[in-house]
Amino acid sequence: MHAAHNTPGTTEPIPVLHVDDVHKSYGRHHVLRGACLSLAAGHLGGVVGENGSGKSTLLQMLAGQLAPDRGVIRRPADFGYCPQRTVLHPAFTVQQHLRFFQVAYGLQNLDRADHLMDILGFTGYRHRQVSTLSGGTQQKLNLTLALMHDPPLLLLDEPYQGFDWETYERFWELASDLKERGSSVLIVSHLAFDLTRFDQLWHLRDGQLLNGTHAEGTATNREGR
Ligand SMILES: Nc1ncnc2c1ncn2[C@@H]1O[C@H](COP(=O)(O)OP(=O)(O)OP(=O)(O)O)[C@@H](O)[C@H]1O
Repeated sequence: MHAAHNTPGTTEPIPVLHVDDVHKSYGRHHVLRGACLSLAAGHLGGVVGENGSGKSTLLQMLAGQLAPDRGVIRRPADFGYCPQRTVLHPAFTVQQHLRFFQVAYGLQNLDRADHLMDILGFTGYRHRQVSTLSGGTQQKLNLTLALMHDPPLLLLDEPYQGFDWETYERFWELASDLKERGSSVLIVSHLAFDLTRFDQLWHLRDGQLLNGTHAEGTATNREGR
């Protein structure tokens, strides 16, 4: 369980994730132009935007994989990051991946990972090599590896891509469970439906994060792909 902290003398919770005036360019391509957001403890936040709007760039910066050109990013040292592309080794089994990450995270056991596998419905694949798994099952493992150390902040890039409907529903049950445990979750997606599930929502448009609840324009493609 993770506790929400308050600013001394106020009841305002300190945001778990704080982004202020972040800019990022690739050469002359100015992708982020002063992006700002604050995600509260125990909140489920969503960033939606069309293909190529800069969602993955933003998340890579939040995860510390990419440096912003300018601006401030504050987050806890301990967080989980589920990138859009899986970072799995095709020759190793599911169980071997869990063991590697258990050591890396310094976990006593795999109880939480087992629970997550159960919720996502892939315990039967424990001894299968990653190269033999479907894309959806690889994504379930990717997600489990990001969540198994129970961090206070989760950064998830298109976490439900490749999921069937039942798994998609289970994913949202899992997200509610994480909230109840006090974790904050930030999900980026180009899919602009189910927006009412989020406590906080931003639209990434023209390099800026706009507060909002409307999904107009998110299904189109900036790059003509
Ligand atoms: N390493 C890079 N070098 C140059 N340009 C890049 C690089 N990474 C991303 N871009 C460009 O930056 C823009 C934002 O890309 P990004 O992947 O962050 O968008 P996205 O919103 O996550 O897209 P999608 O929904 O398709 O995953 C795109 O125009 C992309 O082509």
